Amino acid sequence: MSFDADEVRADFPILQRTVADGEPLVYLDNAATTQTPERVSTAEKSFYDEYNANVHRGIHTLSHEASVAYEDAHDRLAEFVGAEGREELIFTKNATEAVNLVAYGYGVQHLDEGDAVVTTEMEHHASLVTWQQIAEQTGADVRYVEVDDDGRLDMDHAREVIDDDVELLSVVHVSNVLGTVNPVRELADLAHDHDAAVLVDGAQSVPTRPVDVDDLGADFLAFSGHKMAGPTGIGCLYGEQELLEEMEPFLFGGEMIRHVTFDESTWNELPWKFEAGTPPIAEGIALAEAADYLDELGMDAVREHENDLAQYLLAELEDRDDVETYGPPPGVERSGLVAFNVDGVHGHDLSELLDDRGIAVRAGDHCTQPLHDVLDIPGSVRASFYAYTTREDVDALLDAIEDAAGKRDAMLASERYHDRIL
Ligand SMILES: Cc1ncc(COP(=O)(O)O)c(CN[C@@H]2CONC2=O)c1O
Repeated sequence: MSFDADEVRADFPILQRTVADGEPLVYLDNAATTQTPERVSTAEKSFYDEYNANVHRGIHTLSHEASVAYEDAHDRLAEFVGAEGREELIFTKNATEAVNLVAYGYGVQHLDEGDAVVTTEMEHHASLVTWQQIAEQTGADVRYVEVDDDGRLDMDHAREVIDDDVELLSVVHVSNVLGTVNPVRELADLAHDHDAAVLVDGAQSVPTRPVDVDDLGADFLAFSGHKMAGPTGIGCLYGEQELLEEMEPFLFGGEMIRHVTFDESTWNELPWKFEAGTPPIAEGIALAEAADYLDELGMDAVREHENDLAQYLLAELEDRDDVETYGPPPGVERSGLVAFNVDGVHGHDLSELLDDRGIAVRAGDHCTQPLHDVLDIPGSVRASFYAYTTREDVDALLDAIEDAAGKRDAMLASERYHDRIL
């Protein structure tokens, strides 16, 4: 199965936009947020136009229709990641909240002085900062699997730090800076050999490749709707049902209760136990539509398209002696992103120059400051792709980089840039 990116573009009205005084938009910031196809925004609008109502409590037609659609959306996203069903699929605000739900619903109960969480040097702050805080609260240690010079995890070091003290492994499946696809199953087997639970950060993998929680060996999987052609304001936590049954909620209120007295309360069944208050109804329905859309493209085809574009850009940038790229070397599969720096051009200045030409990339630390310390750089520029990105988009980026490099001397001379050079 494959698709033509030019045909896919027709599904995304925003890609017809011009920016920066009439420049055609070249959107290369997909690792931050992907665009949404018209059928996803239509699904959300249809909810509001046709059956907007609160779920689970109203005894009337609109509430019934909204409840059925919202509950079915849980089944659809469960199916998308190979979970058993809605009991294992909780809607959250985003991947960050999903990680925090595991931290406060599972981590706090299982971590104590002398225990350890193992994570990695390439984690996003959503995981890294969270486990740092949980460790402070519980007295547990956090151990970081090292990243080697090729932007890949040092598996010898992983085997060293994953031992019987470890209660939980929290690992990013795909790095949002390096593009590295981590050997999650191998790491999960190591963790399970020591009776540790496994949380996989799937924010960059669920949108870009086939993900099956059983194949990964994941006990928990966190991902976000806005990174998989879905709306903002919704994410998902997959959890193995037995673990979710044992866990305590960390948000309390309506929807998540069964019975409440002045003295005590009991909890609703899964997944509603973890969905306190009025949930993201429209977003959940729209996210199910996004899952349908991506499955029609084919996640293997998305994965192949992403890697092809990344390898093309990587090869072109590797030919330049004034550009440093990060992550696995050419030929090693990566997700559809390349982080890089152009000698003598500060990342923010390069982003501005690219934006002047209609090209949207991201510059900075990408919420991975410790990883940038490991790389010994203050920041990087990241170009990231999706199913609608074309070779022509990458060529536009390459031309703009050539242009920026040509302006380097002028920029170095000008006051505006002088104090911002990398
Ligand atoms: C690997 C990874 N984990 C977790 C998150 C958090 O996702 P939410 O923000 O949806 O909770 C992100 C977001 N990626 C950031 C967001 O912007 N640019 C990035 O690379 C991510 O890339």
